[in-house]
Amino acid sequence: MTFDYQAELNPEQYEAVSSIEGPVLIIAGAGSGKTRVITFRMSYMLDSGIPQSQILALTFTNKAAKEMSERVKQLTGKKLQMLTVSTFHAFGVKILREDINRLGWRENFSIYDDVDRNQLIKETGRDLGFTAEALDVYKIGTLISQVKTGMKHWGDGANDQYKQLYEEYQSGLKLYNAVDFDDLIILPLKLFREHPDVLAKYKDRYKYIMVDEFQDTSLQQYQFMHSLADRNVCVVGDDDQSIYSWRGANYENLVMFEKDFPGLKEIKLEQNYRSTGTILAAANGVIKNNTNRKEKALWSGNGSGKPIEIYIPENESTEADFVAESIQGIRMEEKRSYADFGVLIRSNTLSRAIEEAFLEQNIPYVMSGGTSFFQRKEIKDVISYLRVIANPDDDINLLRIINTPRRGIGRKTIEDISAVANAQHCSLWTAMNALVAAADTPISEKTRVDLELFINFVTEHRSTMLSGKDLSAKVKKMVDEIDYWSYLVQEYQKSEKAARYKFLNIDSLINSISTWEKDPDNFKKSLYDYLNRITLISRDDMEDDEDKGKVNLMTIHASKGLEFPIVFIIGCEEGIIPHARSLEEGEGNVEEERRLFYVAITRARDKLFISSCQRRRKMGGVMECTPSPFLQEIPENLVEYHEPAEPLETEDALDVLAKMKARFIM
Ligand SMILES: Nc1ncnc2c1ncn2[C@@H]1O[C@H](COP(=O)(O)OP(=O)(O)OP(=O)(O)O)[C@@H](O)[C@H]1O
Ligand SMILES: [Mg+2]
Repeated sequence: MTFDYQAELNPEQYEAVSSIEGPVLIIAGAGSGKTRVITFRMSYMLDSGIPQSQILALTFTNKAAKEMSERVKQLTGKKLQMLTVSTFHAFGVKILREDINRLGWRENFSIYDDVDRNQLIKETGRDLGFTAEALDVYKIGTLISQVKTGMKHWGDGANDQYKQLYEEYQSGLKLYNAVDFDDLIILPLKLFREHPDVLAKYKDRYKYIMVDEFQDTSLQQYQFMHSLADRNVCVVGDDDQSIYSWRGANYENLVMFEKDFPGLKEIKLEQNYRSTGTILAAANGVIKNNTNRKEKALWSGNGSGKPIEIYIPENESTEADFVAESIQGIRMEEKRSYADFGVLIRSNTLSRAIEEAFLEQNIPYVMSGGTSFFQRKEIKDVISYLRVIANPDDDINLLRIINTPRRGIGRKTIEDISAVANAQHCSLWTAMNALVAAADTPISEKTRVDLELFINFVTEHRSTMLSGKDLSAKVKKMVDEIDYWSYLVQEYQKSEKAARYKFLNIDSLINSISTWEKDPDNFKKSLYDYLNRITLISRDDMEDDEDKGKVNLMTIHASKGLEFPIVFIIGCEEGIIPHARSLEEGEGNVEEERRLFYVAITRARDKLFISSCQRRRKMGGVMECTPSPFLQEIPENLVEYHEPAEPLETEDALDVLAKMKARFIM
């Protein structure tokens, strides 16, 4: 043994860490050391001589996976190139790259993000003659995902008009050699079911499996894990933190686990090491209002700490100023780093005012879970080039770049290419090559030359980028070659500043590729590896080493599993949390919103601020707001009311204020 595990862990945690053989289930409250148990358990296994390659740990966000493997590295002091600590999705990609050919895709498949997926839905819908009104891509996207993951079925009426679209969408993906996010779990599962030899290979490889945040596994993820696992499987989770039921996560997985793994060892962790007694009591006060839960006795040995501060600001900019000023103040007073602060929001739209205040006051911050860097147009354009170079059959990305920047391939030509592709049931790339090569080609000589130039461009970059090193230099060369800068200048004639800003973004992209290449821990450096990585990163967060030393602004969903000494939960208004949609959908959904609020509270270690605006700008107008009913569930004795600069006006705010004052005085 390299160190004393028993000194670092309480007896229950130690029991979980040292029970390596046989199934283990840990359902315990926030901050009780579940994730710590998983990391120590990996270290313990390595110390006991289990090879890295036999261990698989799965979690939900890239950030969590990264933190976990860093932790194990610290504990063991070893290089961990063979240890698999991954998100479910990234692990799905790994399997598919190895074996997707068994399902009829080629291994250089593209992964479509939501933007690509919506584009494919739109195009498929148009081909099928849907009107613009019937083609609500968001709604259809959700439906497709629900059907794919088995949450909805055709034949139950309302949605059957989209059945054909769904089928065309599925065959479109295959035709373009692409998969969507749901496929990253569904296709590996299909592989396991239809190809026992493939399953046997992975079962043979991974002998010890762990899952963090088990409460948020979807049915498919559960089945995926279940098919891989024999007996040595350890899952940890907290039913009170289940926040993905809309995505099919299902806490009945806990019940299933108990049934599927008889003789399991169930371990309870009851001490919270993260938060002060006050914060924990507030969290408990809120969550106990949910009916459908396992009762827990969570206690904190950290002392009661500071009261929870509630603030009812005039509007979102007063709120943002308050957050920014408090951060500056506490940072100076308590000698904190910016990274000690977490600002949590229920939805992306709440970030704007905060970001503006941060920019104004020069507070460095990083936003995760929001509109990602990778969704920006200029970044998407460059990435689309890379995707086409990696997989020229990827029609969606090919269409995105074929005439951006303009190279004389107009609508008419694209229609001609599409006609051939449809007739021969092949990709646009194949069709394009056929058109250029055909003796009796229907396209003009000029078009033929333009297409040929494009084909040569892709082919040449394929030959250089798919092999060898220096991807960043090659990408830079490609960006120069397409003269993207001139394109930006033309597109943004009115604002050179905007054009420059976009070009700087491309620069940061190239820099980040270079950082990635230099990372000694990552020994896979092909274009495919890079594209895999960014597709997965852009889904939940975009973390890199430059983010250290910055305030963390993030959605509550993205904050799962993380902790910060000081936390602000902003926008705690009725309609935001609980979200308006959940109020329409009934009590079950309100309980899910309460769990979200519980997750938010339990991220804090030392100090928690909660704010609820009196008014908020929304859809062009100004709306009067009511504080979230969850605020009333926080026990009175834990709260301190923060005096606003402006007098309160709206009735509800006054009402709350009166109550808070009453509490404060008593
Ligand atoms: N035995 C212990 N001794 C000292 N610190 C501990 C111990 N157990 C846990 N901690 C600390 O408590 C904090 C919370 O632990 P951890 O993040 O593992 O909890 P968790 O149960 O995974 O929380 P969540 O439910 O939010 O995911 C961490 O800072 C961790 O290092
Ligand atoms: Mg955790």
